[in-house]
Amino acid sequence: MTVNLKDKLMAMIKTENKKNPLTDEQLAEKLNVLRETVTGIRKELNIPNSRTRKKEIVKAAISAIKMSEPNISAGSLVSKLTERGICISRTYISDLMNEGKNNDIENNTEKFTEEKDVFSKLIGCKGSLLKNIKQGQAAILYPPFGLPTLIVGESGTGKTLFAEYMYKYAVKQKVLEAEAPFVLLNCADYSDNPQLLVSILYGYKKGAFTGADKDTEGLVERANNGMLFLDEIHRLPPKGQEMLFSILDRGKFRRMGEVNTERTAHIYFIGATTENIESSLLLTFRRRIPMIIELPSLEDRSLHEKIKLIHGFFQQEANRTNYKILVNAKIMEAFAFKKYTGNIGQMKSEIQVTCANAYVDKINNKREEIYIGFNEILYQKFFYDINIQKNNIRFNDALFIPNSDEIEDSLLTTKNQYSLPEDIYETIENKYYELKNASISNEKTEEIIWNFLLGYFDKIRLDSQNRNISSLDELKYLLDSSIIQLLKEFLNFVRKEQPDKPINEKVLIYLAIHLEEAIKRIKFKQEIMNPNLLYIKKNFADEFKLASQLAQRLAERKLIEIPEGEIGFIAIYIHELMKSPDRRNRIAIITISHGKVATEMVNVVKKMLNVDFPIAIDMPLDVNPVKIFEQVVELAKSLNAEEGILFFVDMGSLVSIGEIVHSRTGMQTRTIDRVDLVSVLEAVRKADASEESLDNIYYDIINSKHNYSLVTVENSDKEPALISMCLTGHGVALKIKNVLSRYYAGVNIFSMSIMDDNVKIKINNLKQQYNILAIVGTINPKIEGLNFIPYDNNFTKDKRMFLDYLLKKNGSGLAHTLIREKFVLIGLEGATKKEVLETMGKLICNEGFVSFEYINSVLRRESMSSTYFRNNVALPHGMPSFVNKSVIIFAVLKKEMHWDKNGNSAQLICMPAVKSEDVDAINKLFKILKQKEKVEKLLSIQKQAEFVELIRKAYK
Ligand SMILES: Nc1ncnc2c1ncn2[C@@H]1O[C@H](COP(=O)(O)OP(=O)(O)OP(=O)(O)O)[C@@H](O)[C@H]1O
Repeated sequence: MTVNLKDKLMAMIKTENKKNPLTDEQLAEKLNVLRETVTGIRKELNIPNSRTRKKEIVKAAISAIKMSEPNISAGSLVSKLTERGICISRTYISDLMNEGKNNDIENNTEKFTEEKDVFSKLIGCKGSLLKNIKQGQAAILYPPFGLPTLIVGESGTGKTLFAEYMYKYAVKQKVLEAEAPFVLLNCADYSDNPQLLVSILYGYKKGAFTGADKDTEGLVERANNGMLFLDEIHRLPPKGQEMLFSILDRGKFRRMGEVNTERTAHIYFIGATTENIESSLLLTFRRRIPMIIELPSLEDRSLHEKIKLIHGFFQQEANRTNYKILVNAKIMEAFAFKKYTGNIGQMKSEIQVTCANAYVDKINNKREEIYIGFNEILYQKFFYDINIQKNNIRFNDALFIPNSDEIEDSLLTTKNQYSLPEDIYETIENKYYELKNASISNEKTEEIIWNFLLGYFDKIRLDSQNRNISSLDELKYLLDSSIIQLLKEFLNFVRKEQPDKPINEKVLIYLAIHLEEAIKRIKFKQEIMNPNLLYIKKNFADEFKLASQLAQRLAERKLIEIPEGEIGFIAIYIHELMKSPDRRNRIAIITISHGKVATEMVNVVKKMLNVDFPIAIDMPLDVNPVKIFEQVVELAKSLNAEEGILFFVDMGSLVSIGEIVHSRTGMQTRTIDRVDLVSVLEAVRKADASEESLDNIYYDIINSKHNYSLVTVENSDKEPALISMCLTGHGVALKIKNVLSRYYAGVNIFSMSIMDDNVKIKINNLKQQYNILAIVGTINPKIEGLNFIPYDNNFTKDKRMFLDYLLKKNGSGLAHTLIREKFVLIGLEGATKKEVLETMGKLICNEGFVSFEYINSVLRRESMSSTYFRNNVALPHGMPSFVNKSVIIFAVLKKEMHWDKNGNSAQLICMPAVKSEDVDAINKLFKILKQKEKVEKLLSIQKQAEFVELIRKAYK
């Protein structure tokens, strides 16, 4: 073959009519050579055949026509093409459209969209994987069996997934049949037995080696007319690599041990390796693999892609669990900046583990959605190597809804009600300019922003109660450690300076987050606007001084200058830090009355008690109460009264205000009618002292107002009891007894008849033995010194609260309900800690004190860290939310038991299953367990009654 011939051929093709290219036959004729010679030269020069060359121009023409007529039929298309001088048959068009192999057809056809769809599911398809995808497509489309391909990339970069997508693409392109096999073999699985690997891959003849007892087909045969994917191909021994040559070159191979038979296999071949191919594969083998696809490591992918991957994986989990998943913004950020040596694979599995942990928490806490907050990741070691880079991206909490497609970028900036209030600067700026635009005076603007700021801190307070993060250390993987260190030092400094001040340390967590944001802002030279600076400097002078000291240290460490406005913000955090964690505005008090009585009364109260929180609403006599109701509902919504609102009203329809507000806002409310100054004073004083709950205040007030004939409850160590009463002592009294025992399991309840001549004597007798808290009944026997609670058809929640209150006041009575002989297990034997805990848990569960989940929550708690107390005592416990009624179960083990990894052994196991509101009651128990001699005594007791007696004494 002369060079001349090649040149001639190229020149002919260059000048041919592009709409009707020359076939090999025509070229051969013109050149006076054999057709095969033309085909050979063409292939050598990498020139496609005439059909393919023509296709380019046909495709371009179809594409142009389809732009204006997307739904054009094949027939009309032929006519239009003929008009353009392209003469082709209808069959050619259909072939073209159906032809998978050469289908890199026009960009605008539906087919193209479909093609793209296969790879478009891969995150990064338009970014870091774009080139790889093009390579992958080219490798598949290359006739007749694609180009052997090697995918190279670190572990977890998505090599297997990419190979699977190439397979899907091949099927979509009809290069492979729909049912074509996809055979995967990970060569690393047989790395210690290369001979086995080769025989699995190529099959073997009976007797080929010891143990080869029958002719066996290999994976290569199974992959015939499909795809063979060899992962970790560098583990394939040289012999195995050589055998692959023959398949790749000629489609021929032999099973191990075969000599005469040569078999045929048509396969699309893809290999993958994490290794450097130069050193790990035979040169001869490398040469036969023309397509090398190098997948980028996760580190080399853009932040945007990383975030999309994170979103995608959380979305997958939401779909899988069918629950909403809410992820805290800082966690999103941490996931994005964490270093993943195992690339995408590691990222995916860490997201799965995080979701699995949070799922357990969701079940335990009966949450509606899976919440991924700081606590979730604290269990995991993987956040230890987070490297939070300084960046300008704002992450927000993200919510993933099962089976929703919305995992697009929008989530990056999605806000929802759970967002941490950390965009304070922007909000203040926005508010400021809005107010300025509305020509609001400076003074009013400052006031509005000040109120906003107060609300912001209320949210922080509320948030710090709900979230379980309790110390700065828990943030160390998420925030700059030098800020955390600085705040710790600052805390010590404040403690030393003001030893008597209570400190709400949780505020530091928010201050830390805030400072991180502030530093970012200062570094990016964004303004920090604080319209209340003057006010803060004047009214929070001490805090401002402390803030300046903190800011100075921060400035030194970060080499930045902290503006005064920022010091102003820090000052409010410090103010919040030093505020007693119990705040008076947890209970709001609102007085509503006709005329101006409410305002007058509240003014007196404010002056007398030097407080500013009771709110007065005066109701003009001619105003429709509905209007007032609306106003009050709005007002209630704007308050941050976590424990509820106590309403004082004067009369009439206002009495139902509490119920209306409750039903519209879900807030707890109580309403006291016939408002009087003394009651309001009393309530405000109690709320201000922050000691009492809403109900305690309410019942104390109604007690003094004699709504019920409430008398003081004796604090005796007698067992508490209730009396149910009706006319006959049967019918209704028994019903009352049933109802009461449902609510107050463990309290003694006696039914009595008012007609019984001896009723008073009987009650007096009972009083000798029991602490009678109240008589609940249809008729008041009017017995001096005894509370009476009227019982009507439904025993309302109000009345139950009243009883709860009585029971609670009866402190020592609690000892009787909490500590019971039947829950003292002396001489318990258990092979393992788990067995002991389950025995104890099941006992109280069977009696209805706790739900079954409680036992699991005990085990889960135990697995987190040891509950060993001291003096051979362990205090295992579970979630209060699974407790129906508070109780403490004790076990004195026959032999002390190894309890934890720290080498502690326990013999007295005390499992308090108490509702949150009864937690105080177990403090007394701790006092006993702290005393070594008391514990020794308890361990030596043989009788349950004695054991109970000793503990109950502590409650006296
Ligand atoms: N671009 C991507 N989009 C979505 N998920 C991906 C992407 N790349 C990888 N993954 C997911 O990451 C995980 C790891 O991918 P894969 O197993 O394919 O990696 P690999 O490189 O084959 O890993 P190894 O070398 O460890 O075998 C898989 O669960 C895969 O679904």
